[in-house]
Amino acid sequence: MAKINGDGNQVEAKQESTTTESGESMESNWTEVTESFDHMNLKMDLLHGIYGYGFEKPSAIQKQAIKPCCEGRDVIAQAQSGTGKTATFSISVLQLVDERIRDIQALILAPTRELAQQIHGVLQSIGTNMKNIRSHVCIGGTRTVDDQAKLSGGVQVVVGTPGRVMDMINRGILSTARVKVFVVDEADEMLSRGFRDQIYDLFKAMPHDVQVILLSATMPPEVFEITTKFMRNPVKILVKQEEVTLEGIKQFYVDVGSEEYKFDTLCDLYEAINITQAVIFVNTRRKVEMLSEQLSLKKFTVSCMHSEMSQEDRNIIMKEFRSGTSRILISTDLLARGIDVQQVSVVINYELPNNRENYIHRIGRSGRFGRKGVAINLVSQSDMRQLKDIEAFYSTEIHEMPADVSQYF
Ligand SMILES: Nc1ncnc2c1ncn2[C@@H]1O[C@H](COP(=O)(O)OP(=O)(O)OP(=O)(O)O)[C@@H](O)[C@H]1O
Repeated sequence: MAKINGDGNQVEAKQESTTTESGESMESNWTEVTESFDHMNLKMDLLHGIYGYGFEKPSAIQKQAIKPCCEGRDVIAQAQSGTGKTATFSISVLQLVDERIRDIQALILAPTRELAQQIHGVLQSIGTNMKNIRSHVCIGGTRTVDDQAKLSGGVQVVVGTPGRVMDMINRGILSTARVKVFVVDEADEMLSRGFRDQIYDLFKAMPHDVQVILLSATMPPEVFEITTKFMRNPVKILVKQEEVTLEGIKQFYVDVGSEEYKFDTLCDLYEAINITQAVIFVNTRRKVEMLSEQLSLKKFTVSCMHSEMSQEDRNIIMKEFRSGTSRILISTDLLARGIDVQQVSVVINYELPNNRENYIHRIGRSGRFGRKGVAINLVSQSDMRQLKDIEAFYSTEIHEMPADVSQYF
């Protein structure tokens, strides 16, 4: 089985050929690597920003993908969770934008408001020395008049969620005429049902020669196939199925027998997980509310998050969790993708996700950039088969949880 380090570097691999149903090759077609940020021909103030942010050397995906992105190539970049895809496209966008021009030149899309806000933060930090670059985060749940004011003030980079961005385009507030790079983070999620039509519409609103960069930790063949519709001879940097899971994330399951015993099992685990930061995933908003109520009744401190909370509340919850003020967060798949809180070392799947991709994304909230991580799946008899499917699909190992699990945190 292949082994992948925390920064995405491969230490042992197996070769397999993969094609989609229509015969599209899902093999990487790019091997060139640039070992240091110094050798990427980056603008000086951008380079200082990267080092100032604390990055010393590029991760595997950064070594491969930044260069073709900066050369204007269309790029599909797949890399394991927490291995630095955000900086890959943020650095590329900052390099590509012409600071003398005060029009929108880069549009970055993400599936959730929280992720868009996080990306915007990274972009601002890395670009801190680029005084002439202005960016704006354009997301739902905020006042459109604020978007209007910001967007008319000479912004060059917009990070946003599809709905609000489309709204701004339709109202003539966000001009796409000079957009040269279109980045879609969590691309497989954005090109699957729910978002696909919006992404198509947004793409149609771009200049015909726009550069497209797609990124994700997962890339199912049926989604990969769609990318051919709007990419021109893309650079493909892809990960084989059996290399998608990170060796630094230990995966366990607890066989609770029947669904009704999950809650007691979680209560037993509470003391152990409370020594670190943890995310507990469930599948519905209702379940988030029920579980947090049940835990509160037992005097356990938890916070919770779902898409029907007000944006103000969502912002407060995220702020508290990022700062470590709150330690255990119950969420739906709203937080499955992209969210980077380095202190999270445990992910609990109270319910298994509805698709295999989100399993990878959920457990990837722990074990960021080479840190240790633990995923604990609470499975009833009827969940067991789905767990075995996931194990086989990713050629990974999910062991029964040992009594001393906290040694892995
Ligand atoms: N070159 C680097 N050196 C040190 N740390 C880095 C480097 N690149 C990224 N990181 C850190 O690694 C962490 C994970 O990065 P990031 O959030 O970009 O991962 P990702 O690949 O987008 O993951 P996901 O698939 O979960 O979205 C971040 O905290 C980031 O600051």
